[in-house]
Amino acid sequence: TKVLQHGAHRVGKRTDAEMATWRGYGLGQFIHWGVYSLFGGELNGNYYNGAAEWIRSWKDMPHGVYDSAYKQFNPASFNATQWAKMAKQMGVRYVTFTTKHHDGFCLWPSKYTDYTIANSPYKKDIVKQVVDAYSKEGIDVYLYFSVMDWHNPDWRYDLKTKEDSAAFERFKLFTKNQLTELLQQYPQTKGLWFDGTWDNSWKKSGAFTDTLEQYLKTLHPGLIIGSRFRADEFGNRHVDANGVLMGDYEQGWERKIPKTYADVHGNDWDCVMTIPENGWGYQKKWLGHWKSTNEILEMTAQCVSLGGNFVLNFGPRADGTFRPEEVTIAKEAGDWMKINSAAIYNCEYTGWEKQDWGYYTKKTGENKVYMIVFNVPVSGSLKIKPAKNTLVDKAYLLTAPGKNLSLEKLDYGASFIHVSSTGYKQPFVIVLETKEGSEKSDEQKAKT
Ligand SMILES: C[C@@H]1N[C@@H](C(=O)NCc2ccccc2)[C@H](O)[C@@H]1O
Repeated sequence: TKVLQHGAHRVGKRTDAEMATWRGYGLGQFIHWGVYSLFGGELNGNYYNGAAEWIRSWKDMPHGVYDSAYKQFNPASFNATQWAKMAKQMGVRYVTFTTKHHDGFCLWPSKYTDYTIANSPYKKDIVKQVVDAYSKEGIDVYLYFSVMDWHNPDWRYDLKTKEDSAAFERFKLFTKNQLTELLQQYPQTKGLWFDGTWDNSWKKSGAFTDTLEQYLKTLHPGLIIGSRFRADEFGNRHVDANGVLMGDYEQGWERKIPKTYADVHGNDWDCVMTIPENGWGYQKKWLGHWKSTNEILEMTAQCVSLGGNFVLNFGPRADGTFRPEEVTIAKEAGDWMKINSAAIYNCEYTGWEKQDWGYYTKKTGENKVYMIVFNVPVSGSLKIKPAKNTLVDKAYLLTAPGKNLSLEKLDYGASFIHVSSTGYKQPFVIVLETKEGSEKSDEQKAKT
């Protein structure tokens, strides 16, 4: 291993209480809202075929047209309490909200630029309304912040000349100032979700990112910051030159989910996901497939079963209303969570061998394993193979704890749980009560 000045300062997961709370969330909500929401991916009847919040970068979008659009941003009927209640009903435990996306428009009245909500017709502080309303509903708030800022003339993609470096020095101070005011204005914030940190200018600023992260954590003890923020002194991101994760959790799972536990390398992690195939800001036309509630529940179960959090994105319209599809998903997912959240909240990876019917989760320190069943085979026989030294005492539906399901012992410590093979409209949870011990072989039994 190399001696690094600005690599990871911790190996392995954080062990403090704030991070334990984060680890137990299971399900979160992402919200992308800003000037891009006015366009919804469309201009003059033509549709941008990229992610709608990137529309400023579309060759058919004159920068002047985009950069003056904030003068139309006036969500008069925006109601943060309604947003927070929808999220509460959905069963999310935390929200990640865009304070400033790549376009540089600030949804809080920043002192360090005029390109903010204060200078829009709406005037009021949106970040404050969101932080207060969600906190009031008991949902923890994390602030999304894009380092890359297309509006700030000092932003640079790379540092090639002396004047690039002079400009970027100003830009780094601007970034530090904005992050300071966000943490001071909205102290309820539990963490920062950084984005737009992939360019060379930031990769060449490893020492600065290290110093800034330590400064932010001094300003706000316990603050949670993912792996997208830092670079080490060699320009490595997410993991340093020694392959150790920088930041408190892995933030690379954007619109993708790890296949196996090996893929997460023993780190904490979140997966952030869109309902359409791609696109985070409001899109008038959802191109391609958009996910059903059952698909979203399966992604949630998959993430929790591998020790991560699943964060589903909503892209409200410029007026602050949500698409009917998003409202429906929040309602249906919430109805399922109301019944089954025991298998999601404060759950972790079990180490049991994955089976085709679905996903295992378990609560830390509890002698219970949850089976979240998505695919019942035509035989109706669900195979389980407990981890070594673990025996299953009994099995029952989470919704019918008094009625034990039949467990048929197979060889090699496996068993079948026989359920009906038809009639399922949504995933369901089976509880396995476990105890220490190992399967006695038949000859061992014969001896006793
Ligand atoms: C959370 C999303 N991240 C922004 C984005 O530009 N993603 C492109 C990207 C995808 C994967 C790695 C780095 C960058 C999108 O606009 C969303 O804000």
